[in-house]
Amino acid sequence: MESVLTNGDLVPDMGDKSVVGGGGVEDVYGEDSATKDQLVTPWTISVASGYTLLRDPRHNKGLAFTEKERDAHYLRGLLPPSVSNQELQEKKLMHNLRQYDVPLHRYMAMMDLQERNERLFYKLLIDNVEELLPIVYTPIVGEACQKYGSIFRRPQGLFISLKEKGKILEVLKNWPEKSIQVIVVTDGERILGLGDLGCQGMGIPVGKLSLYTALGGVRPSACLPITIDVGTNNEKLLSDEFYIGLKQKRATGQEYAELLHEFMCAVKQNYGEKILIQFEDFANHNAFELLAKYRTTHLVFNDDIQGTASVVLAGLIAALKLVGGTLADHTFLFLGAGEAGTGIAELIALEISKKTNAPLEETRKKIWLVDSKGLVVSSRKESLQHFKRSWAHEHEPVKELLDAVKAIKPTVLIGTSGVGKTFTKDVIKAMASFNEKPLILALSNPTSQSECTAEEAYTWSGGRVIFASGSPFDPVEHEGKVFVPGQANNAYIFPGFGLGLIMSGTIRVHDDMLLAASEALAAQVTKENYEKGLIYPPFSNIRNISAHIAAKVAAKSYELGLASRLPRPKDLVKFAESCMYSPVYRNYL
Ligand SMILES: O=C([O-])CC(=O)C(=O)O
Ligand SMILES: [Mg+2]
Repeated sequence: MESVLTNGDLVPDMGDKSVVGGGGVEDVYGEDSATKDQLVTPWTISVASGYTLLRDPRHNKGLAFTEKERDAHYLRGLLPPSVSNQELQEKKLMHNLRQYDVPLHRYMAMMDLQERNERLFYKLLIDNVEELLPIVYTPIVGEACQKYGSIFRRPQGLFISLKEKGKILEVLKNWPEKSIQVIVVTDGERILGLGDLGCQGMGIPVGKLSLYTALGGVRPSACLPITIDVGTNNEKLLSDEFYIGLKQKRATGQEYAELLHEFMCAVKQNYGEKILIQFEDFANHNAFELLAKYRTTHLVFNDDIQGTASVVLAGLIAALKLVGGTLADHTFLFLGAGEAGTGIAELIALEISKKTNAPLEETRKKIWLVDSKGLVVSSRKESLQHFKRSWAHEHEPVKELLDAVKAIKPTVLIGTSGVGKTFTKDVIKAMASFNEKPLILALSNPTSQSECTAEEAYTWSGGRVIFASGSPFDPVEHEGKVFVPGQANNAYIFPGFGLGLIMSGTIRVHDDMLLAASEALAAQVTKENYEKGLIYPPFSNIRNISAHIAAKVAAKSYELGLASRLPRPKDLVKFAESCMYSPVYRNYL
């Protein structure tokens, strides 16, 4: 039997080899299901010549093509005589990368590598995750988005603008890969804490999806980054001659809703019920609405609301080992009442409610939010956006964060406002004055928007703070002691969470899956991590962590009857591992 490739060429049907590990992640070429030593040769049929093979990032191996492969695939003379291997290539590239002093140049070098040799890109990223994460992801990806127009070389992902209205299904069909499993989509209106970057927000879906593969093991060919361009309100971009997006003010209201609706319908029509759509860096008003509107009809996940909530809840559960008590014993104060703030607050309230059987309305009362107008209190209720209303508790109005800290006396202070340098010395000193071990999370990204630095947190609290931040900080020495700050970033959650949904064929996201992911992540914090004051495990072990998160998420999905891949695999951790993409080169003979 033969199956037809979309370009019309024929390849042998890979039969049950096209199903990885007995089930998880499909690959029509059978390539990812083959082990390192198995032979796979789709391109001898689908790729015209050796020259094209060298320019196909999915299959190119550069100098690592063996003598035999060079003969078999018309590569003689197209490469210099030396034959390398992946390890040596990796060593050379890491050496080269480290020569660049400017982090953005490292980012550009990594993007070039991804365009040239995809497996080598992922090999580097997986083997050097702690060093390279800040380059391909927060914080440098933020700078890359700001300068996207000028560093732009080859387009990545799909751009869907107002010009494509009425044609979105056709646009999706232009993408070369057909069996997509996860889409990360942004409209660029709130890129990290950097504001409206319009079409240049594309760096975010691209970066997030490279983590889906590197950290969560989802095949690169199953990942599709999308930017929806409805214009931008960023005057600087509108007057920039190099701006790559639509030069018009953002469409809003019905025009916006119609384009998004066409997109959501086209995606489901083209890829089916089980396609995962991750919303990323939408502005508050659209983020909440889109999630509420589509969560009952699509497999959608908002990383900024739900992913951030899950990672923070994991850190809080872990932190209880250091600060004592249960979550219900703590008092939480947020600076920032947007997607992250209210998302985290809601998940904490839900977890406490599940653990204590108290109603949500009660458990919410230990959680307070401060927005740009001060403490969210009941007297402000009428003028509050709807997503803030459940947090408007009885209290007299308080304008400043410092006064709110003094009035509420929180044990946990969480920054999610996207505004940097707001946890001042006075704020942190106040936290340290009534808490033996204040728990402070400065979550805004990138580093420039962080509420305080790690050094400030440790110094101003006299070394007593338990601290984590959204963007990474180096270890800090304070009075002879070295403190290692944790990184409370949703990158811990979404890759494993997504893998869990995909491998179980889940059709809807349920909040209980977020709780399961939090508990799975918290369970990965080791004794040694705690001894260093860490409430998150290091990223170096992330693929293993992702497999555990995926297993717990899938288990919850089966329990809730939302998983369509039957029968349920017995050992879900092993199953998750068997589904994960490996970047090791294949033999091409
Ligand atoms: O991208 C990150 O580092 C975390 C995130 O989702 C955001 O800040 O919007
Ligand atoms: Mg985000």
